[in-house]
Amino acid sequence: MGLRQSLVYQRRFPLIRLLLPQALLERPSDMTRAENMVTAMLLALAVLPFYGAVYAFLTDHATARICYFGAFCVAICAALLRATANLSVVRECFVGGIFVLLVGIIYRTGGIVSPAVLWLGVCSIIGSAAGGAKAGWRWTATSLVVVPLIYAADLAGVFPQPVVRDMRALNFISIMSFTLLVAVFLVIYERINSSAIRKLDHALGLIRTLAIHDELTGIVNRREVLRFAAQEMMRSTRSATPFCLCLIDVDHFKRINDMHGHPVGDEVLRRIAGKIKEDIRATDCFGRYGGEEFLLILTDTDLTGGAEFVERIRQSVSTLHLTELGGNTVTISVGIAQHRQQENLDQILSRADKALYAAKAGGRNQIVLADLAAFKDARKADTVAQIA
Ligand SMILES: Nc1nc2c(ncn2[C@@H]2O[C@H](COP(=O)(O)OP(=O)(O)OP(=O)(O)O)[C@@H](O)[C@H]2O)c(=O)[nH]1
Repeated sequence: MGLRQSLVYQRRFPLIRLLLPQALLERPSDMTRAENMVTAMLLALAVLPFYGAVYAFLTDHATARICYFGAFCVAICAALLRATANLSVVRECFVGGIFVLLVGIIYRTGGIVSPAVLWLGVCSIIGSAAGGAKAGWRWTATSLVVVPLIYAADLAGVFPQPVVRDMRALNFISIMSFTLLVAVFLVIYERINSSAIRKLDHALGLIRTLAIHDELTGIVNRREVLRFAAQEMMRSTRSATPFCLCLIDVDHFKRINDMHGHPVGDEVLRRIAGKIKEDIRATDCFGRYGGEEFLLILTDTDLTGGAEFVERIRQSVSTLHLTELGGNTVTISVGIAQHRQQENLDQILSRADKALYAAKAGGRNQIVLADLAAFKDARKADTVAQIA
């Protein structure tokens, strides 16, 4: 799965998806907040007509009409979000609208004793779920200012006598529905957020993979192979075990590009990288150093072992059957250096580079050791030359 694809909305709630504007699906943080807000809107669209019916049943028709009108306003907010994708403005309209509606209901249902006072808490919940801690605290502070004002107004006798027929029934329904609604919202909220965290984890994994791999060949890139080399240098110094650094260059690669075109050149690089990758040990590191040059780090290997191993690689690359080149073969030249104590990365790279240069100068399709004295196998002398 591609990185972009992994961030794309794949939710199971089709109604939420229907209301989410495309522009808010681009960033996971926006998407999660928008999903939370749409969830709150859908719950409000279910609860407000229900309350309208309850108030109508309890003979308070004016409050019932306020609830129906509130549901209509929520629908408008949902349409506005879909049309404008402006999350913060629509959120403030939506939460503000709910707040005003609740104050209206509180006015009509007895002031501070009204069950609607408790419902002011949902504004803080929606505010923080759809706008973060700041929005949540803003609506909490608003409630903390408004509730004492309602209390004071109640003491001053500002509120009219409620017309609800049965306050006890209203309280019962209100507490039950409040508990249920908050529970449903929190369950959906949890699912939305854990799904967003999973998506972010996945995206982070992909980003890490992309950051250390070469796109063309799929092997690790220059940065990663150099990081591995630096780490191996420290390990080797500490444990006094040898390691070899090999610079590998495809011979006459420019000719391949010129004769067969760049896409064929790319494919040849992929095939060579694939072949070498197949042959090395899991503890070694093989990466693209740049262009048609590769860097191979052979851990726990001295120059003798490294030369034998790389010679096998040279031979196996030269026997690669490349249909793209009309059956012609490609060869590689390799410069190998064994790490010396106290040597830094630039120094060992420079010695391997000189060895590679000597391999090219010596006619290509061969390996050259940066320090032949350590190479004891005279049988490889035909493919190995010494440089300083
Ligand atoms: N197709 C393809 N070509 C590349 C890529 N990176 C570098 N090259 C080509 O590799 C060629 C390297 O050419 P040179 O540096 O002259 O080396 P060479 O032709 O291999 O000659 P020697 O190394 O001396 O054997 C250039 O033509 C680059 O354009 C790549 O990712 N894809």
